[in-house]
Amino acid sequence: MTITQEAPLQAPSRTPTHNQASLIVHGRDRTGIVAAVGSVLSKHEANIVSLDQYSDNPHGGAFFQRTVFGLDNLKAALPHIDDDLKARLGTGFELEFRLRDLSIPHRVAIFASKADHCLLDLLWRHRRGELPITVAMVISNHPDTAGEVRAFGIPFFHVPSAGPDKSAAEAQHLALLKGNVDFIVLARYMQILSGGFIAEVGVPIINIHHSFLPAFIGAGPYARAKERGVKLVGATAHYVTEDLDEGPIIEQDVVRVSHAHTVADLRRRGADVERDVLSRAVLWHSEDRVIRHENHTIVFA
Ligand SMILES: Nc1nc2c(c(=O)[nH]1)N[C@@H](CN(C=O)c1ccc(C(=O)N[C@@H](CCC(=O)O)C(=O)O)cc1)CN2
Repeated sequence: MTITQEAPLQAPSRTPTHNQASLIVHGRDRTGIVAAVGSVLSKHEANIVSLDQYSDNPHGGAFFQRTVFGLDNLKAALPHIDDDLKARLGTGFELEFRLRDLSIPHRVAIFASKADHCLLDLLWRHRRGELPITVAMVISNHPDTAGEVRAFGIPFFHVPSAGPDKSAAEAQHLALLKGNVDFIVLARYMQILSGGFIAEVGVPIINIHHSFLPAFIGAGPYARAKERGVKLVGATAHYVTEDLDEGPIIEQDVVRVSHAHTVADLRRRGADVERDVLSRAVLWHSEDRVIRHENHTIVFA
């Protein structure tokens, strides 16, 4: 009997984004913004691939816009487009903007503790080409996942972080992270980050909280959900702020549960939701689809 080695399934390739850039514009709404952005892109003969926008008050509130455009000589043109946007939007408008070459993946550090389901799900999706990121490293306060992470060819750093004083651990984190990553993902990392660390690291931090916030903030949400007799459990991906689990929500989802489910059942059913919610949040952030505004987000998914 001959055993043939099936060719590995080709990872689903994401829509090619070579020679494409995203432009995020947000600020005070007024007439003329769309025309101003369009005139700059038109000057550079950029082809608008997609455009999403939202105003939170048609009579002059906040304005949010995401444009994806293509250009053959994108890398050479981007600095000139940036200069022209600064000139065009810099007078008469109260706006911020950011340009990003979509062919350049974000560099990401993933933090984890003992639970491995969200961490491994991200690494597996990354290996399949589903997430346009480069996983620069994994940092964990436990050694448990070292072997699995290294099997993906990704550096793993065990940085213990027990007790109330996290300063030594955070100093090690900063030494690894500063200038080396574009954003951080807490994949069920069970340590509270200090405000000083969040400010010092200076990049967005995405956390997956294992409840449908604002319910069950903090530790042990599944046990508290069982105690409360909930009929849904869920997960919330949010940006991390100093206030525990209070940061701007990026994505959420839920799954039905019943009185017959144990806490272990809730954890198992919730874990699937955590994985899906976190991966969508990481994808949307890595494609520059999320705009933070006050304690909310606008997501052009
Ligand atoms: N500054 C912030 N840090 C963290 C946030 C956040 O929103 N702001 N999210 C948490 C994740 N998390 C729930 O999703 C969470 C993690 C840890 C705890 C907690 O009570 N941790 C204890 C130690 C627990 C342990 O060692 O097992 C502690 O740090 O003292 C609550 C909620 C990640 N960090």
